[in-house]
Amino acid sequence: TGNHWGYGKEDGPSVWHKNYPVAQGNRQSPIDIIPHQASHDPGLGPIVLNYDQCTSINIANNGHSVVVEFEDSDDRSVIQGGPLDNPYKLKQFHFHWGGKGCHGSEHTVAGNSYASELHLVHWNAVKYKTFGEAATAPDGLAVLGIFLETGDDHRWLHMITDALYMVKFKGSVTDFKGFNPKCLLPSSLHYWTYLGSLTTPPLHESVTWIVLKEPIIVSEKQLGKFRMLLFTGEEEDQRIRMENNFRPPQPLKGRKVRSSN
Ligand SMILES: COc1ccc(C[C@@]2(O)NC(=S)NC2=O)c(OC)c1
Ligand SMILES: [Zn+2]
Repeated sequence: TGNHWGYGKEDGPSVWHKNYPVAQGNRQSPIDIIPHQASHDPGLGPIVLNYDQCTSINIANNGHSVVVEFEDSDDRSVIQGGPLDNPYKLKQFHFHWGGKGCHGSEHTVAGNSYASELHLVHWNAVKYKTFGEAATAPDGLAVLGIFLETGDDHRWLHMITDALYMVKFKGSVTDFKGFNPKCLLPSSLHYWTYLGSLTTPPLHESVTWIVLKEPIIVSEKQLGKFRMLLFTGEEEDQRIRMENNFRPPQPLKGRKVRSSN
């Protein structure tokens, strides 16, 4: 019905263009990042994250992913530097992941997928009045992408996976206060950056992507808890496991990927 979309055979990424023609645009995401083709730009400074005062509000299942929302009414948690001309405010973070033991990241590196990818979404509150307005502007959003690789347990991810049972069904939301996402960062902030888009409809071409080179390590057990989430609501007959909620890489269309040192 209408603009319904998903990740299945009938409503997945290969048919999104029917309702969202920008899906075939010139700055779509994700992409396959080819490290040795990325241009090293000495003018590209480090990214600076100030997450110390950040205030998470809730965690929700929106039927496509699990999302942690932040209070963005003040300048408490911002990303700046690197390719960004302004500070961008943290709005939410969410994940994309695969099925059991297989790929699940959106960006790939030289054709290789990771098990999952975390997106920390920030918006340019200097130039735009609301997140919604920023989400449609070419310099409106900055998304920090972090790869998740399977290995040992992540010492802090349990704070999120322990809450997932509360948001099993599409449309469920629960309080989630005091979580600081800096505990999900890898040790190095070296990154690739390029101009792209949202990776789900409406696929707005409004994202300056900053993809960290170093993945974080999480266990298969922790990732498995994401797969107990459902795409479907409590009132629906069908119970469809939330997994493989990732868009495959899109054509580069001549874009340059730059690399921090
Ligand atoms: C209208 O504004 C939107 C809509 C969807 C998303 C989510 C997403 O499509 N974008 C990325 S990035 N990953 C995704 O799944 C969004 O996030 C910035 C902003
Ligand atoms: Zn995303």
